[in-house]
Amino acid sequence: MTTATSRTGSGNGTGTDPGPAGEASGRALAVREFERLARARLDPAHYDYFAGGAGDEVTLRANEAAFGRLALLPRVLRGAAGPDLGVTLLGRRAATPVLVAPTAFHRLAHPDGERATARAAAAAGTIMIVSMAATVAVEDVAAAAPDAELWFQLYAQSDAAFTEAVVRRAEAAGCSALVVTADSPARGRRERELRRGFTDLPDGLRCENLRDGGRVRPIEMWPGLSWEHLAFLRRITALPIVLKGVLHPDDARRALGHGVAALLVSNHGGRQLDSVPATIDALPEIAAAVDGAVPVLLDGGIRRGTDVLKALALGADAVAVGRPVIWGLAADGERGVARVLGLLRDEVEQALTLCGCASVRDLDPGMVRRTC
Ligand SMILES: Cc1cc2nc3c(=O)[nH]c(=O)nc-3n(C[C@H](O)[C@H](O)[C@H](O)COP(=O)(O)O)c2cc1C
Ligand SMILES: O=C(O)C(=O)c1ccccc1
Repeated sequence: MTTATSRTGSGNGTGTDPGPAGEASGRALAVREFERLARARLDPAHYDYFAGGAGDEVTLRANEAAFGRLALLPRVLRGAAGPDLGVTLLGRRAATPVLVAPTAFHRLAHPDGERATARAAAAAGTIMIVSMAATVAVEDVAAAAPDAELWFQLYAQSDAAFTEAVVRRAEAAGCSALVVTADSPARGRRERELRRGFTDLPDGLRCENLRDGGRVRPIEMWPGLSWEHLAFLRRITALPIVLKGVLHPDDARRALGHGVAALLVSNHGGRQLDSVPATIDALPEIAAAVDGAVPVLLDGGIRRGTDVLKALALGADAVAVGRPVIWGLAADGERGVARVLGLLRDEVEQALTLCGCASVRDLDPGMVRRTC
């Protein structure tokens, strides 16, 4: 297995001395610059774990490339005052339409791990979806950021009693929604991980939400997961359920019949089945199928404020970012995540203003054109 992260900067991870990477992160003008800063600081095996996708990485590339094929058609002379970026999701107000997607192993990126991410999300007024594969226990994430709005991402396990115990922990920690990942009946085949021999966490790091008495269970990506288990989850918890990883409009319709509170259009950042469409290309059909019945969220390839506008215009109520948060965290801990979320917020505000929109509700599909 790989060793601890090699840090080329002098940042000490405690948040006092930014060091060279910290200074550079303060100067970074765009989310993509954080990927370079992160790469310079991370063990190459860990960088490849975070960055990589399944198979030939066709879908990984498509997620970003598809945004580049869409153009925004701004409206003029609408006299719109400074835009309101807020969104209401499942009864909760978020200050921006950019949420933190669930990603595993934040302590591989920075010693403060998910604690730092949660504090930055709280400071940005947005929602953090805590991964079931977090390296800080959900209770400790909540305690580190008491103001954070947390949702909990669940990989339902074949052991129903254990699954229920994990749900109870998320509830008790104050999470306000359960995000059930549906795109992972098996783990995607990620060749960068295989090439690097990245098979396990380094000593000292664990999936803290999988502790069960004295041991830590391995996480299962379980092919048996079915609509019946969704019904089971609805029976055992009053938390609203967000179904993550829906790409087919028939599944979106079926999910509505199962009482889901929201859908998250996702291809797992291109890490599961390669060759599935870019999420922004799958969105319009899903939005049409859902037809406003529940909020629709999207993740995958969001790197700019204009990407956020395109997704909102094509029917998403909010979006989430996965890797950008990891890059911010690896570059400069809590401050780096705050900077990434702040850059995206400012870009969304600027783009809304330039599109003549007073709020995210002013966006519609007529403001997006396919260019090729
Ligand atoms: C390193 C990494 C770990 C991830 N871990 C999880 C996870 O534990 N649970 C989950 O539902 N999705 C997980 N995802 C998928 C993300 O929630 C999200 O769908 C994806 O990262 C969005 O694409 P983006 O990275 O281009 O923003 C992970 C993604 C990455 C890159
Ligand atoms: O790496 C991932 O994409 C992921 O979802 C995951 C799931 C379980 C454990 C670790 C990572």
